[in-house]
Amino acid sequence: MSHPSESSGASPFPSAGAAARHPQDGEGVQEFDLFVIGAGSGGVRCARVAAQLGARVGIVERSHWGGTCVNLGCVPKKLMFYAAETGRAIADGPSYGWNVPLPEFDWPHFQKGKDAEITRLDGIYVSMLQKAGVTLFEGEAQLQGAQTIEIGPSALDPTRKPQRIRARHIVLATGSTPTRIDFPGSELCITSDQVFHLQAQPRRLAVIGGGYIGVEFSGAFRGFGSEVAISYRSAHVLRHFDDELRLRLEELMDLAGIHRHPHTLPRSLERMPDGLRLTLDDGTELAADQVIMAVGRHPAIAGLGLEKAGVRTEKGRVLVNSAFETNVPGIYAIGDISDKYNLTPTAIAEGQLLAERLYAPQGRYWDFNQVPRAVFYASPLATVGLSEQEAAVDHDLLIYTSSFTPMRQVMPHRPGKAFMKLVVDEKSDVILGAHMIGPEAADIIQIMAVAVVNGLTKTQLDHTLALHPTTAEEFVTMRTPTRRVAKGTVEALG
Ligand SMILES: Cc1cc2nc3c(=O)[nH]c(=O)nc-3n(C[C@H](O)[C@H](O)[C@H](O)COP(=O)(O)OP(=O)(O)OC[C@H]3O[C@@H](n4cnc5c(N)ncnc54)[C@H](O)[C@@H]3O)c2cc1C
Ligand SMILES: NC(=O)c1ccc[n+]([C@@H]2O[C@H](COP(=O)([O-])OP(=O)(O)OC[C@H]3O[C@@H](n4cnc5c(N)ncnc54)[C@H](O)[C@@H]3O)[C@@H](O)[C@H]2O)c1
Repeated sequence: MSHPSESSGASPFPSAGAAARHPQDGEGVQEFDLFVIGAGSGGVRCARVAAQLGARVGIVERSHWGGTCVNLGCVPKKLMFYAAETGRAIADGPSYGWNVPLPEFDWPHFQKGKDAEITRLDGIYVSMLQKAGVTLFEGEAQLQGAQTIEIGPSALDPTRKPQRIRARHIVLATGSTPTRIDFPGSELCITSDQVFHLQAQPRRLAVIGGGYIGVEFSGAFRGFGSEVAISYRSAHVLRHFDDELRLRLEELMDLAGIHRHPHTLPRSLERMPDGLRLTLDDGTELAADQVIMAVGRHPAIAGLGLEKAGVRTEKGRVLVNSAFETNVPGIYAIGDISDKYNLTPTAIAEGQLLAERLYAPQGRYWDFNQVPRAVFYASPLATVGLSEQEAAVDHDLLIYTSSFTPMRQVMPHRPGKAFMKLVVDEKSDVILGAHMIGPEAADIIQIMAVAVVNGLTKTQLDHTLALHPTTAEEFVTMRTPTRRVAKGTVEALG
């Protein structure tokens, strides 16, 4: 994994550029061609590209340069995934001839290393923006009108004096924030934001929510040796993924000893002498040291002044058209704030497209209808294109599947099967979807996405020789359909 993708390798820490980042504190109005609010995945890309195309660009950030992905999302999460994976590799060691005892997981040590890596990445973002000629501000931005912003103090710069900015184009890229649901004691729950800063590893963890975050944290903490229980209101985890994959994932969670509580909602959370007690609405009581609430995220628009500029929202999201324009001319929105895909690559792509559209149209195109997605559970799950249940609405299908014990697990007798699946339109032979759960699933599906996004056929996959011995080769060696599925006959799990 490389991050950030446009890095040149230089990494001055944020503090090195502090003076340059709020050059005109408390002075008169400063003018820009384009001003970005929020230095996350989308905002940084938009600001950098616009500046490189010759625009006078400013950007403001209130808490973390690099935004959610780098500081409270993809990166620390993936580092946790690697930490847990390393533990599993050590546990497999004796079977491969490495006679090492399984050490205890040292959470504080891991946290220290992770934080150092994040500080390094934050520094890269700052220096990248500075090198592109973007003017950086630290503070909380609020719209005052269609072309005016005020920057006030924030966690990054608590003492800053208010500063006025005028810009021809304003880009809202403030991302999203964890949603909290209310029940007695719910204030005792933490969210993903706090997980990354816990002082101690929770030995007993309860998770509320069976989506991306709930599943990923369940896998990571179970890998660290914590007792993990997960409660979710639906029958199965991870709606929006192929049903067969979801069922396979649940089998793997059971094998890993994660306690699943489907069809449950939290009733109450109480502090007990020895930790917390989460009571579910089916009466189950879960003892925990921490309870993570992972019930979705919502656009970060509170205090942004949308009403002062007249920017229209719907269900808490900023409404945009396909050119990222809001209803107010000159104000745009990209990334999670418009609550469309809520992933880093899509926020980055939107930032790039917007900057190019404004300053040098390139005719660049990304297929936002076929966004590859992954859930970094211990055995990752990844997907591109249509699930079987989605594809079967309009197509007669041929389904190809392969289920096997990954070679690396055989000698250590580590249980759990990998599973791969192709959803193919019977009539045209076009691959409509590729799905996998198992080692390296995310990396493998990234490459399969090239086939699916470009409308390749199953026959074209068959023309590709295998690379042996790999897991990925299964995708080019599945010859006989597992089943035929007639249009309209698949009942989704829900
Ligand atoms: C735990 C977790 C794991 C994730 N894992 C993945 C993953 O593996 N892969 C993936 O693709 N996506 C993942 N995501 C989602 C991904 O992080 C987001 O989709 C992405 O960061 C959105 O980018 P953005 O630019 O819209 O906003 P953000 O990255 O959230 O950036 C917005 C920035 O705006 C700042 N801001 C907000 N309001 C103001 C204001 N008024 N003034 C100044 N600054 C402001 C914020 O401080 C923030 O830095 C994960 C998210 C979480 C929470
Ligand atoms: N690997 C990745 O790409 C990755 C990882 C983490 C997060 N993300 C992004 O962050 C977003 C947020 O993640 P998330 O896991 O919080 O959300 P999610 O939408 O994936 O899952 C939310 C879960 O909470 C449940 N829920 C929602 N409202 C509820 C309520 N009122 N009561 C009880 N349960 C409720 C849902 O049924 C679901 O199980 C994701 O949608 C994704 O876009 C991506």
